[in-house]
Amino acid sequence: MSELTVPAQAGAPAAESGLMVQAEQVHKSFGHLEVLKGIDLEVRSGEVCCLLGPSGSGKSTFLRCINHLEKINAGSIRVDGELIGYREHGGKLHELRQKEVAAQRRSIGMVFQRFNLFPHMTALENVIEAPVRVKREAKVAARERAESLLARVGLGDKMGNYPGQLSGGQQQRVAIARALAMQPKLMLFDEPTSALDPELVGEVLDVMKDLARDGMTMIVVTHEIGFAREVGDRLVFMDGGVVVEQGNPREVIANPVHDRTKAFLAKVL
Ligand SMILES: Nc1ncnc2c1ncn2[C@@H]1O[C@H](COP(=O)(O)OP(=O)(O)OP(=O)(O)O)[C@@H](O)[C@H]1O
Repeated sequence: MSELTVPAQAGAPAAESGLMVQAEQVHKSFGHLEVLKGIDLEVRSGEVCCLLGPSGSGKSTFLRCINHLEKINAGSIRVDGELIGYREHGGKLHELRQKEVAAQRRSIGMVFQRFNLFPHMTALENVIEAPVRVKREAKVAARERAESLLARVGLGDKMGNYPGQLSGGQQQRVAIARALAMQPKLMLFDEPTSALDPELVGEVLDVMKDLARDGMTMIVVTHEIGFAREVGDRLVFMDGGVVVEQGNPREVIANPVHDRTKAFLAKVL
């Protein structure tokens, strides 16, 4: 358990209210560059939240803060009720211990634009690696789950292939299976199809749709408006480090309220 003193303004424990992610006034700077300027965002369990916005608006940085890859400078983020670092503006930093960070990271799966697979391991070995190394799972059990996950993402016949012997779409599907092997309660996707040839995008989106149907909570940074419209429960439009507009994807896409959202959608639709 964390020994953090949780300030009252950090909000009620998310788990009690069915929230998987609860971000309040999140600020993040790199040197003098303030990238996140007070992000408020809530994602309920089982929801698919699509983050949309122009390049440089802070979408990836926000995802990386949720997964402890970046430390926030102010505000708070809770995942399933657990606090991920907290700092009042200019105040004392309440930091989690290394062990707590590691435990939280294990429950969050992340898929990157560039698949980040180990090139010297087969697809199967890539999926088995983390459960065995990080969770100290027995190899037999980890292998069994890896085989079933690779079958689930349509790669039952490619388990022995190395990443270099797979297409981009196949590599990304291995990366998704690898993240799922840790049995996460939250999946973060950072532009998972941006590095793919157009004809391979659909096969990765299909796997993500399947996960969504299964009730996985997902935050997806994407430029795939069709995916957001079809699969998303919530669309969050970010620009300049703030949430400009959010709501039901169908409604936001059909009737954006803010000029910045309108201008962005006019370019990508
Ligand atoms: N580690 C870092 N050090 C310094 N600046 C950074 C770092 N990471 C991101 N930035 C800057 O933060 C800003 C937001 O970047 P971020 O990648 O979060 O935006 P984004 O909305 O995801 O953009 P894109 O759609 O192009 O990926 C950019 O100006 C970027 O250059």
